[in-house]
Amino acid sequence: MKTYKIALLPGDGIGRDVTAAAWAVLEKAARLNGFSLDATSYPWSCDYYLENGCMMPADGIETLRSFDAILLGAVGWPRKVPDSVSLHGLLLPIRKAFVQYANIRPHRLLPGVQGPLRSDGFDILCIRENTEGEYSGAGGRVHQGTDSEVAVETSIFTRKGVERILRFGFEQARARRGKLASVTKSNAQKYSMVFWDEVTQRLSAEYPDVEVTSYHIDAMAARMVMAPDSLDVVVASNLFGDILTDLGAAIQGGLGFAASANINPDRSAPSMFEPVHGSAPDIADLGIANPIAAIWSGAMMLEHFGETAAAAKVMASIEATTARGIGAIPGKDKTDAITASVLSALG
Ligand SMILES: NC(=O)c1ccc[n+]([C@@H]2O[C@H](COP(=O)([O-])OP(=O)(O)OC[C@H]3O[C@@H](n4cnc5c(N)ncnc54)[C@H](O)[C@@H]3O)[C@@H](O)[C@H]2O)c1
Ligand SMILES: O=C(O)[C@H](O)[C@@H](O)C(=O)O
Ligand SMILES: [K+]
Ligand SMILES: [Mn+2]
Repeated sequence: MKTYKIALLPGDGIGRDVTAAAWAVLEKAARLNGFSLDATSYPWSCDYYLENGCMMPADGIETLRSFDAILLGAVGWPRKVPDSVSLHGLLLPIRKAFVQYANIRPHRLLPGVQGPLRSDGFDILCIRENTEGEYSGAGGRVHQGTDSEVAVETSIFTRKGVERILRFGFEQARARRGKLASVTKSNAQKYSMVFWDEVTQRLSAEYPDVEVTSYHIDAMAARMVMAPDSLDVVVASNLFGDILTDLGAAIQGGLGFAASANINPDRSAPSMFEPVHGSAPDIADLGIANPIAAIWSGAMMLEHFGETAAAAKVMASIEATTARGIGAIPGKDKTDAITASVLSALG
């Protein structure tokens, strides 16, 4: 029987609940579809940091490299560990080391879910650059704590990095409804974003079947609210994509519905699957986190493995659940009740 080796990183807060929920669903889907999933769980988190002084061991990346995929919950516990430490100590090194340059985040309304907008006919695929840009970590501070303090943080856009994410966006658009929206702020940022726009223009010649439009990030934010049905694939830099995908989550009914896949398209290292949301300290331990985003992310993992029947069955079970009103209204149902419904819909 085909077995996939998965590294589980539940992380902090509700990351633990939603990863457990996703794992229960994925294991059952695998069993019903004739393959198996073999999990190894790692406790890397803010608790781990408080005990060990690091978010993961020095050989953490090498440990993860041997897996077929990583399933992550969420990382961060700002009351005890600065968010900049937890993010740069675990999540960002994984995305960068494993060249997971395409962060895929789908935004559409599940059946029975009432979003905040009048329009419910949208189906947007956000593609977020995931290894460089505003998240490059290049910068520093001098004269700290004095009146002369200076803080510099430099975005880094490489030709290789910009080309490959745009090509990925064009390919996704080609496989969907043929429309690509490229998001920049090239009126204000006259080097990196003008460069991004130029690469977009140049590549568009290779994809004559794709209709590409460049938008400024501020206009795109408004468009996602006012005319989300006008969008198909949206491609953006690391920070812009981060912000737009919480907006995407909002229009699809909340962060509990927004799934994501950190993909290494060349498959030279494992890809990582996680919900868009964080550890949600405000609701941690209440048992009310919506596990649907994490379960959907797990379906994206099965899809990545080529287990399309199992992936489709997991999505159908999520949809059957929300269509019955379970998990459809944020905060109404417990995590366990939503998970139980998805499990029973699997058959
Ligand atoms: N990829 C990640 O692991 C990731 C993503 C975002 C934030 N974070 C970290 O998580 C911590 C909290 O960040 P934040 O509060 O800005 O964002 P958050 O996504 O954790 O929470 C934002 C809001 O959405 C709600 N929410 C989130 N997920 C939900 C779910 N599944 N069901 C129901 N409600 C849900 C929360 O209760 C909160 O009100 C920080 O440490 C941050 O750095 C990590
Ligand atoms: O990438 C980030 O900024 C955080 O991990 C989180 O906000 C996310 O969207 O993944
Ligand atoms: K997450
Ligand atoms: Mn985010």
